[in-house]
Amino acid sequence: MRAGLVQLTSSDEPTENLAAATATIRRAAADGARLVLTPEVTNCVSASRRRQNEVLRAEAEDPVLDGLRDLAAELGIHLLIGSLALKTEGARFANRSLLVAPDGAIAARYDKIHMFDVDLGGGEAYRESDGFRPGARAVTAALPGGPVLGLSICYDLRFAALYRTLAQAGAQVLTVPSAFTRPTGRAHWEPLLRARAIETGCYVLAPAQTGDHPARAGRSRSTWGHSMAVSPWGEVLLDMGDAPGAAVVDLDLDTVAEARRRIPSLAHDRPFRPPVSDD
Ligand SMILES: O=C(O)CNC(=O)[C@H](CS)NC(=O)CCC(=O)C(=O)O
Repeated sequence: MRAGLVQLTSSDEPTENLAAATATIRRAAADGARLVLTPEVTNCVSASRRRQNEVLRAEAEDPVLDGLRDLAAELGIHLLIGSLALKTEGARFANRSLLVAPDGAIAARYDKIHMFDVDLGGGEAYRESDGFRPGARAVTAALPGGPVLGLSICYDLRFAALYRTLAQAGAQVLTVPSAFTRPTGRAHWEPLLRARAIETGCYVLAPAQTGDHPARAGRSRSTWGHSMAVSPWGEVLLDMGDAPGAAVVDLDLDTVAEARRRIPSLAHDRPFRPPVSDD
């Protein structure tokens, strides 16, 4: 199966983000992709709560979701919308990954579990949990006649146990749509993606936001890009650099079986007691 990765520089205006995503998804589908993946917060990159409150919608009335569902149906593809920022019944938004089937139906949903609440130094700080309500459920989704996906988003990448759980529940392709910061992307992005692939014997598909994101309100943000596909043996199959665009990669599920046959570590967990300190 051919997968297509979409790399975007989303702004804080959902209408223009839908247009850019649509054009880029069309290019991936024209290159033969049957599964296309977009980055985290495809609909809106914003550092302004006021702006988010103005332009974001609930899942049932989000025009970006409606537009992308129609597009998946028109193209007859599976579309993993890396995430949409969506209003919920509560005060905080959901950071939600949605798998759209080739008939336009929503086949799976995953709400980001781990919130990016960090101080990077140099004045760069994030408090994702101020605006977003974390999810609490891991999600796999089987594509009919294709691989089983294990869903995650961005900062989840740092929590290896989630991916082990997904792989042991049957996932063969791990999805990591992201909007990584530049300093942490430079330092950690590729080794973390390769480690998750090696530990689980899964393909890793990581479509990312890239570049300097235009903002009508609040400060603008910059992201690392380098959307990546990694093989189950840990090889980088694709690195999209820092320009927006589409790229495709061919997935072969025999490669998953072969990696796990050579290194069956996914099946070698052993129980152990908590550490004791001997001092
Ligand atoms: O806030 C939004 O609009 C969408 N969410 C994000 O961009 C999130 C939270 S700020 N970014 C990350 O998780 C980056 C993780 C990262 O860079 C790392 O783990 O090093």
